[in-house]
Amino acid sequence: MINVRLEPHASGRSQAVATKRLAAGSLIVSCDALTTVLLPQEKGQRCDACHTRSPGLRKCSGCAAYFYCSTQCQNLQWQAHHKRICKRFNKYTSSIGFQALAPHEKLDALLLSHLVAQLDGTDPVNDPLNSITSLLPGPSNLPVPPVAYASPRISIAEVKDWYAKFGNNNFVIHSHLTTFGHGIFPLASRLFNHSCLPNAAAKYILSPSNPPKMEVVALRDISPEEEICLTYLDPALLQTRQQIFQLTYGFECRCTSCLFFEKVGPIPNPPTDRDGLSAQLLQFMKATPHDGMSLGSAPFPSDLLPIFHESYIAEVAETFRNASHDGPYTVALSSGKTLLELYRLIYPPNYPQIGMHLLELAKTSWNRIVSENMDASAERAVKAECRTYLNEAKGILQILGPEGDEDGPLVEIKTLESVLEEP
Ligand SMILES: C[S@@+](CC[C@H](N)C(=O)[O-])C[C@H]1O[C@@H](n2cnc3c(N)ncnc32)[C@H](O)[C@@H]1O
Repeated sequence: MINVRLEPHASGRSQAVATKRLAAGSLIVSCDALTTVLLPQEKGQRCDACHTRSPGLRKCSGCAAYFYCSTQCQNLQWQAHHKRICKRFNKYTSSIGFQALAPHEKLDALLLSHLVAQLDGTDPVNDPLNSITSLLPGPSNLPVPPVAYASPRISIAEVKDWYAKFGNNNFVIHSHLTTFGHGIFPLASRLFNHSCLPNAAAKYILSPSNPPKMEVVALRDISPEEEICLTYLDPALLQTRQQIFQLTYGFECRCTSCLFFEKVGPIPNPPTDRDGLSAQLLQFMKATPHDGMSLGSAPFPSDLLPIFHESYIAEVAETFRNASHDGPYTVALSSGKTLLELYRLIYPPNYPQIGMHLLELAKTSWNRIVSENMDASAERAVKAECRTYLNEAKGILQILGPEGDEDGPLVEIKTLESVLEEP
């Protein structure tokens, strides 16, 4: 690890600090998966070993429940854990104990089954910075779910200890920010604390015949000795996030965003005049542009505080989602602009969610051009707006770079750029 060093942390054991200046977009560290699991809806769509999407996956002939894109992937997973699970798998998943679990518990139970089968006969602490045993346990003491595999070499206490790490350390694995699986990446867990204003983000690298990898990338320039943080959940969960940190991770977030919300107190309910509130937000951001980092550095108008109500953010996002594909485009673009300013206020600069939303705004502008009858000057204006969104989206999304599946936002940006150039 040439880019980070562990230092003691006041309340969270340790923290990763940069050993040198890291420019925005640079790779901080690359982390191997200890084990992963696909979401149920991705089964049969993605290879169970490398997680690439492939149309011609072959079923495991033993259990018919695992799918592979190549013999190499099948061998990889067979050696890792499947040889110990295959024969018992269907009996296990149809057992009352497994069936009684909630969907997220089933996923944990499968991940734990992979882990137990994988670690049987190995030294779970072979690398002190990259092992399940080195991770901090979460605050909750949940009963261990049934697992597909047991071994006389692994004690119940060990399995309990590994499971206690799950809530605190598991990552969602995504492609272009859409989750398709869960995984344990011990090195990333060991290194990175949470901030609601993270200076780094995790992305996933998929390649046929290789287990997925996590890459942690700098979202902005990071100074030497600065702590490097990821975000453990969507920071837009403004009213609930502190509770989730306490219950799931056992800490209180003291980032500048959380301190700002602690200072302002309970967020007032949004008024019935949502359009008026939105207009006020756009006016405020035009006059005094803010981002998540600058929130709290100057007084914030109290009559604007309802914009931070989760119900208002959800409502604006839904209005945009419902209208962005098929219209009405004026509704889509006005709710989309409000959502953009909300994201700018909540997230740190270059946060991928902002880039993805800017791309959605550019696509919505394009949909408007092709489906509405407008005169040449109106079309020029909408095209200019579309280009502005697209350029900003590109600037942000290039920092994270490509992740997951081969298609994706950077490819979509290229396509939209070329159609915009057509006369
Ligand atoms: C995935 S681990 C992060 C690495 C951890 N600091 C370590 O030493 O292994 C998650 C745990 O780190 C601590 N932590 C993470 N972010 C924190 C924060 N912002 N403030 C205090 N503790 C934090 C909490 O104990 C949390 O349960």
